[in-house]
Amino acid sequence: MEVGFLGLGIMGKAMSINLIRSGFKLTVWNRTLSKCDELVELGASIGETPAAVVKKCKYTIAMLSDPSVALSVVFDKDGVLEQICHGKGYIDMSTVDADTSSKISEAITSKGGSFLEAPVSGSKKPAEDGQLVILAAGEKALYDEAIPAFDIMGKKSFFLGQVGNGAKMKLVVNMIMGSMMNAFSEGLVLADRSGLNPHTLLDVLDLGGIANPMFRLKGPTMIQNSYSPAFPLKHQQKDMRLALALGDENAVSMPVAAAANEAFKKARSLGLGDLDFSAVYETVKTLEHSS
Ligand SMILES: NC(=O)C1=CN([C@@H]2O[C@H](COP(=O)(O)OP(=O)(O)OC[C@H]3O[C@@H](n4cnc5c(N)ncnc54)[C@H](OP(=O)(O)O)[C@@H]3O)[C@@H](O)[C@H]2O)C=CC1
Ligand SMILES: O=CC(=O)O
Repeated sequence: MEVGFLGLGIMGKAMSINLIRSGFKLTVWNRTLSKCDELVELGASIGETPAAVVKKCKYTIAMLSDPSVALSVVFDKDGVLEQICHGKGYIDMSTVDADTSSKISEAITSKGGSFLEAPVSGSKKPAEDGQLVILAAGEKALYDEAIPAFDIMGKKSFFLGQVGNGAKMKLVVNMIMGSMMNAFSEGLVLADRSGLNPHTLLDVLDLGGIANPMFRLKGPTMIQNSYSPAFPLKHQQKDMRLALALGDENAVSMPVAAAANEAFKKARSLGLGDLDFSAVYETVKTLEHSS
């Protein structure tokens, strides 16, 4: 059975490589064609457009940057919608908001296709290691059909019911993560400015009740001012923005997340959007200096 994959960025590349190495027959598409080369060397075919991929495949997975891209790949000329039909599935694993996911779902199902949203928690390394956490919602039959692929890409899959629930769960998780990253950055600055060794702070944190993989992974590189992108900061800011909109809709006051969003926006305005989201540390350091 041929499976399609649209979007070979940091995440899509790692996820599709795992699928092909595990024996899936893949047809791939990426806006920047050269990013398909490594997949082709591993045995994948190239589809010239999203529509061409869908035409060939029983179901097609997408891993794209944001809501506007997720929509354009479905609705624009040569998009998914041109070839989706009864018997074909579309699985969007990008992080988007529930409205975007619902629009895509309605369009796909109105043409007889089936739809699943399946955003993931976990970054570049978990994607490479097949250790993502998959937050699926939508058509249960498509979820069941995709389980063999999910089991390769992830360590655990959740089926969360109706379309939108996967998107919302992902946004809540990333809202917490973005707020934590800001608190962590402030702590590193505070330790440094008050004469403490930040490496010792990392050791202390790692032994206590707030030890976590993110502090453990990002702390040492942040201290070295090294921000090679695993999770691009522009995507984290997009997730904060979408989570805050979800808070607006539900009248949930989120002052901590709002402040974190401002720091990510500031970092983007300083040209740090393509670096890892931990580069928000640079903004926190700068704000500290200017006060
Ligand atoms: N990186 C991470 O740690 C994680 C990311 N995510 C989410 O997964 C999604 C992908 O993230 P990631 O792989 O890091 O992002 P990247 O920025 O590395 O990749 C983005 C992908 O979207 C494509 N794209 C961007 N703009 C367009 C466009 N106008 N038309 C068509 N395709 C386009 C890119 O194509 P091109 O190569 O041509 O630019 C690329 O394939 C995002 O929603 C992100 O929030 C979720 C969990 C973890
Ligand atoms: O969306 C990012 C992640 O690390 O999960």
